[in-house]
Amino acid sequence: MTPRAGLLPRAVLPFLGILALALLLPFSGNDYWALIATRAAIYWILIAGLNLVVGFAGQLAIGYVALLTLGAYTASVLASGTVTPEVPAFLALAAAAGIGAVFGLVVGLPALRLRTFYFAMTTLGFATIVTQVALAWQDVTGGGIGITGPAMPPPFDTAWSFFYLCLGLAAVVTWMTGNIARSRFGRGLIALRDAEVAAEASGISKPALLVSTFLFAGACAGFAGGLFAGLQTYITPDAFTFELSLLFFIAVLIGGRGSILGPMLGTILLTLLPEIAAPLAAWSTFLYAFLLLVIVLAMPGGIASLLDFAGRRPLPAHRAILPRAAALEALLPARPEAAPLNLAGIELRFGGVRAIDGVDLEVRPGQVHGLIGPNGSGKTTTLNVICGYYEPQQGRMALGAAPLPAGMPQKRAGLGIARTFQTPRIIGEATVLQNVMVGGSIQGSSSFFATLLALPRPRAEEKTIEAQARLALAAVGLEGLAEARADRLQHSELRFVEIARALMLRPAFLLLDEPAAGLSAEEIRRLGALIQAVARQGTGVLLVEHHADLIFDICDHVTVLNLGRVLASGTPADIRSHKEVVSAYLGA
Ligand SMILES: Nc1ncnc2c1ncn2[C@@H]1O[C@H](COP(=O)(O)OP(=O)(O)OP(=O)(O)O)[C@@H](O)[C@H]1O
Repeated sequence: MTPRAGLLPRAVLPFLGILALALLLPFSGNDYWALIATRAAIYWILIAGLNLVVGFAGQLAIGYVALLTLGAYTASVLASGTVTPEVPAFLALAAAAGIGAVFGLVVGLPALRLRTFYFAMTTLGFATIVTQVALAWQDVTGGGIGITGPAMPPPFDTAWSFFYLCLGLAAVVTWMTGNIARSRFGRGLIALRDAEVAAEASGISKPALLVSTFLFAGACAGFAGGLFAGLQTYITPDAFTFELSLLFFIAVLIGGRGSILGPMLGTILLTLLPEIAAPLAAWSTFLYAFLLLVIVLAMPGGIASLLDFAGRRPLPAHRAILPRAAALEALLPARPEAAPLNLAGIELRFGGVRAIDGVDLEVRPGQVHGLIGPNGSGKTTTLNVICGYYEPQQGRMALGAAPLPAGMPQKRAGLGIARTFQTPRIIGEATVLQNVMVGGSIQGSSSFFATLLALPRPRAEEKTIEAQARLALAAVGLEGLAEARADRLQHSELRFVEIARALMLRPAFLLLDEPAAGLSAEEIRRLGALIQAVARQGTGVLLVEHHADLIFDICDHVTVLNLGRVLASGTPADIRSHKEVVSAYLGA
């Protein structure tokens, strides 16, 4: 399943089907089902938020039961009136969501620094602390004896009416996460998960995006906690087990990353399984572990990939990349003469290795500037310095008269500097169109909150970004593959997808790192024409390449690096006849 789930009415049908089945449940006449179905709806409210953290952002948040616990105790304590004056149940639920959001952020913040397992351990540690506090803080929580959950006011005070309430709230949360999933925020999250440097180069700010996501997921979890306490009617710390936390986490994994329908089905499955097969209830931890193993080994894409019929459709066998100049001109309106990009005396050492040793370079708008040299001569490092990934120890960079500060790669997109990578950095599980739309992230200015609610502005922004992405795909000659999963494309096609993504910035400067590597002769010819067409629109192109023919055919200026130093700089004709260049790089 690709993250575009929910975009088409067809993708909404399964959700409507599940909703219709759920609405019919009361006709079963079995009140026990009210309990199970309500539990599933409450779990889903938590898991829908967690899905953005785990399934979209790829953060291993295992201990989300902590936020359920916090929400449950907040709502119960406020509604019971033992510590404060008695608070109405719905207000208590809102407070639970607020506490959930705050602690969702607190427990999420380490993810900005810690990687994978260390972050997972932090969330688990937090879960243990919360349970211990609930046990020890007897005056407020009732300790091991517990506390009554919030009683729902009429008409939500019967089992089935409470179920309808939870179902309605679950539907709202599903809609909200769907809005995020198919927005620049959802694409940003999966880009951070699968192609972090490309996300940064597209101007996506990891801290800002993760903070919003943690706040939302925490609010969902806290709110679910309040409802959970209402369902249990009485809560003790024993109700919030590690097993429950595992259920939440595994429901997302079983469901499949970057999907909403999959984790929803995973939640229903994991809630129902122990009930349907009662003897299994005692084995639930074993069952979860077993399911996890099956997923990891047999179907890493989860339920969503099983249901992704469109993603398995064969792609046309004989297809060609045919860039279209007209689409490029529509995407990149010719820009008036802009300022050049200057590097002066740049030095960068990695320990004892002088990767760049006093490099001067000027990339002019509207020109193709080739950067060539033997392996290890410092070409990619130079690109990385321009893009802010490395901070040079010496030297100055400037965009016209304005200094270009070192570092801060996510700010480069805003300055009109776009790039591609030596190895394409692509989100394999997303469609080609989604990948290209990642490049348009900074064009959207509406907030996470406005996007959650699908307000008109974010919807209009999405339409614009999509239209431009289709134009960018037409410009590079891949519009026919817009809906294909990116991991099904050939290597050469991925190179053009990266260029389309970079063009989404309508860049003043486009830095290409070996774009011709792995391309056929015909594809290299088309690539050359495309690069020249981009430059004609006023963009300055810095082209790192080993294909000498391409460099000499299309460049206006060439700089040759050797051992981190500029060996020669001039027109292609100057370079071809430069003795040292010929002996150090080009060969006789
Ligand atoms: N992160 C790093 N840590 C240590 N050394 C590095 C790092 N990145 C690059 N280098 C070293 O810096 C030098 C320049 O590397 P760079 O990748 O810029 O060369 P290049 O000209 O792009 O080579 P190629 O054509 O093989 O891509 C090499 O000696 C490389 O080993």
